[in-house]
Amino acid sequence: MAESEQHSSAMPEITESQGKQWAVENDVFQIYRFFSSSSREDQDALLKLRRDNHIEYLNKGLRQLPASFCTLDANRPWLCYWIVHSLALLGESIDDADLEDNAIDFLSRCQDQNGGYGGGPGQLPHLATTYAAVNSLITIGGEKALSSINREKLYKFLLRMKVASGGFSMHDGGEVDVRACYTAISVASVLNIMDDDLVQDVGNFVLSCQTYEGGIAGEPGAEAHGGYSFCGLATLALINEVQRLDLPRFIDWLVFRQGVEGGFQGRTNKLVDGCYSFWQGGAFPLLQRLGSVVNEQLGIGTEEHTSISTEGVDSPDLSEDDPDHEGTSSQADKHFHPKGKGQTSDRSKVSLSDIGAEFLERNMDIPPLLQSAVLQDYILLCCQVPQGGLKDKPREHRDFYHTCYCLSGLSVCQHIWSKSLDSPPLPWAIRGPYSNLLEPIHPLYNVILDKYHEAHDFFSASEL
Ligand SMILES: CC(C)=CCC/C(C)=C/CC/C(C)=C/COP(=O)(O)OP(=O)(O)O
Ligand SMILES: [Zn+2]
Repeated sequence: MAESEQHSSAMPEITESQGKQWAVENDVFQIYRFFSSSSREDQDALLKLRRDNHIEYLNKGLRQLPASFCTLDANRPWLCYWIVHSLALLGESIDDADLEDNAIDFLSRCQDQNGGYGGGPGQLPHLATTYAAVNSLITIGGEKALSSINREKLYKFLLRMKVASGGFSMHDGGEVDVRACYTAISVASVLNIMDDDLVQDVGNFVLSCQTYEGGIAGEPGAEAHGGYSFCGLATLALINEVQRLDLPRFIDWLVFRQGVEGGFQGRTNKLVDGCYSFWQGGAFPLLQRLGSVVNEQLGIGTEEHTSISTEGVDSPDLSEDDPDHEGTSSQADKHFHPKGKGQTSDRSKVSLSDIGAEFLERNMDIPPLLQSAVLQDYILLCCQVPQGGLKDKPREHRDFYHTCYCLSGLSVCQHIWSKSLDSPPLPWAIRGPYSNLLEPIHPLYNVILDKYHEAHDFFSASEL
C-alpha cells in the first residue's frame, strides 16, 4: 500500500458539519486576527456601526414592501416588523408620512374580519403574522396605528387558536408549538386583553417542552433550540409561571450555546448565527429579572450565600470613563443587589394585566450571564455588511430578518449592564464608538422601550 493511502485510511472521517464548522471558525478567526493586528484607530473604525448605511438599506426595503417580495408573500407583516423595528433600534422612524400611512393601511388589509392578521391581504390569520403586525403597529405608534387593531376580534381569534393541551395552534388546523404560545401571550399581554381562559394550562405546555439538555424545544420530544427557548421563557415570564421551569438547567444549556466566535448557536453542535444574538442573548435580560426565582431553586439567597456566582462573568474592562469605578469591586457588585431569603418577590401579588410594566421595575438579582463584549464583536465584525444590513455569518448575504435580530441582540448587549433601561449605559458597556448605541428594547416583547410605554398607556386606558 502506498504511504499516502495508508495515511488517508488512518485519518478520521471529517463530517460535513465539522467541515462547515471549521470553515466558519477559520473565517471568523481571520477577521479577529486582522482586527487585533490593527491600530487602535482602525479597530474603532472596524467596530463602528454603519448606521447610515443600515438606515438606507432598511428604508429602501420599506419602499419596496407593497409591490414586491413575491417569494415572501405570506410574510409581509414580518418584513414590516423586521424593517420598522430595526429602524426604531437605530433611532429612526419611517422617513415619510405617506409611507407610514401606507404601512398602517397595508397591515389593516391583512387583518381578518374575524380577528388576527394574515401574511397578506385575504390570507388566513396566523399567530406569527399577528405578532409581527401588532409589534409593527406599536413600533409605528400614534393613534391611527394603535387604534387600527381590533382587540375584541383579536381576542376571539386567540381563544379560537387555544387547544386542549393548553397550547395554541399557529392557525386554524395548524401546528401547536411554543412559538404559538409566545406569539399569542405576547400580543394578549401588550394589548391588555389577557385573561384566565387564554392563560389556562399554557405553562403546562411550555414545561412539557423543556428537554433533558435544559433548553426548550418547539414541541414535546423535540430538540432544545434558541428560538423556542426565548419563546418559552418569555411566555412563562408573561404568565408569571417561570418558577415552574428548571432554571439552573435552562441556564446551564443557554450559557454553553455561546461559541468561541462570540456569537451564539441555536442548538448543540450547530453553527453560530447572528440571529441567535437575540433568540439566545435576549433570554439573559429576562433571567436577570428572574434572579430571585433562580436563587430560590438553587436553595441560595441568604446573606452569607447571596446569589448565583458573579465570578468569571464578562465585565467589560473598566476605564476612567466609568465614574463609578473604585478599587477592585466588580461591575456585578455595583449593579446587582441580591435579595436575602426574606426578601424574595411575592409572586401572588403580580397582576398579569400589568406584568409588562411591572417586569421593568424588578430588581436585577443576578448579573448578565453572557459574554456581552465578544457577542458585540461578533455582530459588528462578522455580521455587518458595510454597505448596510446584517447577516448570519461571514460569506452569507444580508437580509431583513438577520438585520432585525442582530440589532436586537446588539441592543441587549449594550444595555444589559445598566441598572435601569431608562438610564444610558456607561461607555465601557459599548464596543466601538459610543455612537454605536442603540435604543433599548422591552425584553419580553422586543419592541423599543419608548414605543412600549406609548402602547401601554394607550391600551391600559381601555379594558375590553
Ligand atoms: C416569535 C417567533 C415566531 C419565534 C421563532 C423562533 C425561532 C427562530 C425558531 C427557530 C426554529 C428552528 C428550529 C430553526 C432551525 O433552523 P436551522 O436548522 O436552519 O438552524 P440551526 O442550524 O441554527 O438550528
Ligand atoms: Zn439566523
